[in-house]
Amino acid sequence: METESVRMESSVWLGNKRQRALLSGWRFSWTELDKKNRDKTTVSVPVSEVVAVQEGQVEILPQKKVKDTERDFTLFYVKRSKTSGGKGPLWSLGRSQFSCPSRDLRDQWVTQLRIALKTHCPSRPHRLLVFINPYGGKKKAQQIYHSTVAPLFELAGISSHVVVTERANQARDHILKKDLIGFDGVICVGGDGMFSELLHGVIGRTQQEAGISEHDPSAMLQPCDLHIGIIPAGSTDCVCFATVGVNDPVTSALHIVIGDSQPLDVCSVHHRSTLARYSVSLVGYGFYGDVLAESERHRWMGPLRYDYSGCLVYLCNRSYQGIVQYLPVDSQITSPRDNSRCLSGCKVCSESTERLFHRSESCSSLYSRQLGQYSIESEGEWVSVEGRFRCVYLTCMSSSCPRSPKGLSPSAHLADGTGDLILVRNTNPLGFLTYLHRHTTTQDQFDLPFVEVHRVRAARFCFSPGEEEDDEDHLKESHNITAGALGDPETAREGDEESGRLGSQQCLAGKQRDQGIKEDGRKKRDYLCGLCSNKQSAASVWNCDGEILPYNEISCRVHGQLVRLFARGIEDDAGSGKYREGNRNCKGRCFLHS
Ligand SMILES: CCCCCCCCCCCCC/C=C/[C@@H](O)[C@H](COP(=O)(O)O)NC(=O)CCCCCCCCCCCCCCC
Ligand SMILES: Nc1ncnc2c1ncn2[C@@H]1O[C@H](COP(=O)(O)OP(=O)(O)O)[C@@H](O)[C@H]1O
Ligand SMILES: [Ca+2]
Repeated sequence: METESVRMESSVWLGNKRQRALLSGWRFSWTELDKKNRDKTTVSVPVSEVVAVQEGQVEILPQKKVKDTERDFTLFYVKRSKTSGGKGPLWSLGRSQFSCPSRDLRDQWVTQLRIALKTHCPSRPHRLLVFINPYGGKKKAQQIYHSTVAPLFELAGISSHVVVTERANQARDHILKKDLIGFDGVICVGGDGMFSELLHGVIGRTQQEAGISEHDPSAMLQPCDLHIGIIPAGSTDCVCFATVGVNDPVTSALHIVIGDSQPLDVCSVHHRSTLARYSVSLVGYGFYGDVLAESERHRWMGPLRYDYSGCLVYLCNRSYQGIVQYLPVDSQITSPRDNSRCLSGCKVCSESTERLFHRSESCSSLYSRQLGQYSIESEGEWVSVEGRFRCVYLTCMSSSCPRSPKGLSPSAHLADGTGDLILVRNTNPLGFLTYLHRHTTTQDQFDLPFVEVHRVRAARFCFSPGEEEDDEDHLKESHNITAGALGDPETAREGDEESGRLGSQQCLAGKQRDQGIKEDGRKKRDYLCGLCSNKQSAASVWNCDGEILPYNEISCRVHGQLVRLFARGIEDDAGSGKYREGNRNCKGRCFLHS
């Protein structure tokens, strides 16, 4: 977006090298000059990626140090370094100290750069509400925030109100109930569970204010204005990884500082006519539900609990009988098997913005018409599949994470208003292992005879209730679930200490927790006996972004671009050196392309 903007040029020094510095339009660049005044190398930084400009020689890490030399100024900006394996680049804080010929010129540079920042980056956050889960992942969230994130926020002039959580669902309740005036975003330092709390808080609050009932499965939900930021400090960090490309606290903090904005599809999950939960990454039954239920018993293992439980559950070799119905999107137009990748500035997603929010003006393309939103009432379009499945799951995005760098559905889009439905039919153990293993390699995990994948707008699931586990109370007991974790929004919202995934377990310190683990021993044996028995009729549970939902029947619907994150999607290698304007600059819902 080119505006009439400041232009300034002068000669400056960077160490003992003479440079020509140029601020023009939305870029600041400096070019090293040789003795004959010929250009050598140029470094160019878009103003949108400048973090701060300060007088003097300034360092912020490991501690802030300012040497107020009167002809110097320090520029802080986003610097990228490459990663391998299709991940996004790592961002770090670049720092260059410039020396000007005079104090006057230094002051002019600082003033002009700050004006350029104000002009080009009007949507950067100024005040943030930060929730830290001290128990997530490897329990390093507080340390990560204070040592690496807070100094960056301070440098960028962002003031933050920090809440270290003392119980599960505190962050969600805070967002639902407290005064949020003046905050430009909410941030979680933790894992996918903490993100989910913020997601529920932000969506719930927005619907409350708009007078929309979240329980109505056909309600057109109000998109949320308050941005969500994630500083990864959890076990899976899937939402961060899939929207930023890496799980690195500094990279994420810089995306927040520069006010990046990435819209995200959200799936609402209803049980009968009650909202059970929202999900962005995984609504899965069978294998992933069992892994989650099992892993809750091994929380003390930290992130490794998933691998351990994955092996146990794999060995149990279970499958489940059920009916899956879905509302497909025309596979000629967009397909989970088209080998595309949703990258920063994704065209499919930006076209979807038009379709989702400006329908009346431009729903002319075939793509737009086919994806035309919210016509789920057309019963005739539903496709029904019945069978015995190892697992079934729906994901609104690729769900890539460090465990699976290409994710559950590598070609899924972050913000196209659709989700990918994966059906893995019962197969022999080796076949299922091949399928799982392909999540970690470049081989196509959908190219197996027992796997189906469909791009959908909505899905309904009905699994046979277990012989012994057909009532919810028994399920709750056998999976050791607390009321709030069941996703009953009423119970969950009111449930304080008792509610949530870690519930009382995580809040117990040392001894108490060990005691709890021993008491769990008996239940665990019972659970595994049940899990591994040949009784193929017992039920699994739903894994909804890491939260257990013990229902046999659910219905899911994708809400295109319902929330916005401080992120920009995954930058590809070519894009790493290429800069684009932070798309928050564009008011309303739109993308800018590089
Ligand atoms: C043989 C290797 C198989 C590797 C299979 C990797 C599949 C990874 C898919 C990851 C999907 C992630 C979706 C996100 C879910 C999160 O919301 C959610 C909550 O995260 P949080 O605790 O950070 O808050 N995380 C989860 O539910 C964790 C799911 C992870 C499943 C890992 C399964 C590992 C399976 C290992 C099987 C090994 C079989 C070996 C047999 C000899
Ligand atoms: N202070 C707390 N005590 C107990 N549980 C908490 C607390 N704060 C947050 N939680 C809950 O802990 C769960 C897991 O947190 P998360 O940060 O996602 O870590 P992980 O990735 O290791 O699962 C979340 O569902 C959240 O609701
Ligand atoms: Ca999507």
